[in-house]
Amino acid sequence: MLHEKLDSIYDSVLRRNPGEIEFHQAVREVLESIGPVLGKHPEYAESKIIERICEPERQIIFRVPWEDDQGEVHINRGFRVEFNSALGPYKGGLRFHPSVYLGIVKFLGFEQIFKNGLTGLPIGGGKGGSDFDPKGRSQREIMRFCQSFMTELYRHIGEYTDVPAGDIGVGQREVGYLFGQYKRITNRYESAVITGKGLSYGGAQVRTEATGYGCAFFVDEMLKARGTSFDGKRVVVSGSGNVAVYTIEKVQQLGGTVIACSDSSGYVVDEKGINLDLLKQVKQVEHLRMDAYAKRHGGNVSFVAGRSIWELPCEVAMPSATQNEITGKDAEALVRGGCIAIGEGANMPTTPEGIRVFQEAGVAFGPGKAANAGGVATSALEMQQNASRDSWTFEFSERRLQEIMKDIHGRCLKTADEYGMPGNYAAGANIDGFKRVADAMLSLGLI
Ligand SMILES: NC(=O)C1=CN([C@@H]2O[C@H](COP(=O)(O)OP(=O)(O)OC[C@H]3O[C@@H](n4cnc5c(N)ncnc54)[C@H](O)[C@@H]3O)[C@@H](O)[C@H]2O)C=CC1
Ligand SMILES: O=C(O)CCC(=O)C(=O)O
Repeated sequence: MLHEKLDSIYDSVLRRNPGEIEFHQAVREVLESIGPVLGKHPEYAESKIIERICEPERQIIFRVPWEDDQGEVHINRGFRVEFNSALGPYKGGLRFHPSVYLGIVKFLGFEQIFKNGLTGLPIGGGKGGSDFDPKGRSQREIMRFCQSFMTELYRHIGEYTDVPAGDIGVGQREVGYLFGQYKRITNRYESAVITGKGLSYGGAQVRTEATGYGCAFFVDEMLKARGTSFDGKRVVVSGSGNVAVYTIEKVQQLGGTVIACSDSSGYVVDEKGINLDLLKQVKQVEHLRMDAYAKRHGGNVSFVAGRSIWELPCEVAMPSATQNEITGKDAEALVRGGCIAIGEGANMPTTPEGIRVFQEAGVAFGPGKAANAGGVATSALEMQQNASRDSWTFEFSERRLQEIMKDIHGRCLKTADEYGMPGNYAAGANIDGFKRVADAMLSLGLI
């Protein structure tokens, strides 16, 4: 009966959101976990909480016209999906990437609801972005694009309404341009309207590092729960953007050896451990492709194009690039290569087949909703600091982050146990995040 109900909700999501395959995948993953909750809490089904959670509160789609350096006009599409505000103002990043369409923004926004619930902080779920491709664009073109994007977005956001941040293609530079335009249009220095800001204009210590550091802390907890640690472990991290770089940094500090990382052109293998200074120079300063790391290194480092980084044997894998980057076959290769733990720094980087392979093999699987929640949690801390006109030290902020990740880890395990799925972090994260939102929605009446 329960399964029939969930199947019928899923069928309705498919019908109402045709072609949005990433959104369908994200919904299915959550629905598959929450059956046991409905058994214990019939009030959720009676009030149609799940049907309501699957329907965004508001979806905004807008035109973003801008001019390139040659004076040619371009038109992109902007999105903001304000998914659920039961726990607090909508909160979630903006992604600028040519693949962005409504289905991607909705999958990200949907995941964000439960992730934000899991942090225990007062933030609802939302996400946005544009199909704008920042690759190869000049600084001034990126500034003009951000200004045009905010010229529409500003009317939908606010400290108490909706608080964007970064994601793929949106880092501190873009957040600066977006905040600058918001301030100019509204004539308000409303610091907490966006997070991920630079330290000189309301940003918070550790926000830049938070997603990667948090993911490393989460995996550290999973390893400890199995009686081991990062010490001496071979680790593979995909990507080389914000999340990947700070994952590598913290894993190295915790004693692991990150032997490979990647971008969309290929991966580098550096058996002695990725040289972080060189990686930051190549990726963050000069914005070069991954082969530049191998060319500059001078040591025994190889660059491999057109192959999956997951073919490399390792004990810990931390996908930190994009969705669906670990297929069922990749997962089988990782298990064969001796992988014992996965920490998802990216959002939904493992396909459903991949998750099944990991779980059947007894690999500790830390889902993105839990493992990468340190980024948004530290954004909520940035909002706290903005509200109190305060700024905390790096050490204090990092300690808060570590406590939050430890707490999320503990709650995932406890909830999974409580619902008869011991060690299943994915089920624990989905159920705990869902219950927090569902309980708030019940209390707030028919919203
Ligand atoms: N920035 C944040 O605070 C948070 C980000 N995330 C997720 O982490 C992931 C990475 O985001 P950021 O590091 O912020 O973005 P970013 O734009 O800084 O970096 C993205 C990285 O992924 C690589 N990449 C993209 N497509 C790839 C492919 N097909 N194969 C290999 N590499 C590929 C890019 O080359 C780049 O290195 C995304 O899934 C994002 O949603 C999750 C939580 C918070
Ligand atoms: O810091 C934020 O508000 C957004 C983080 C984010 O987009 C994510 O958790 O995927």
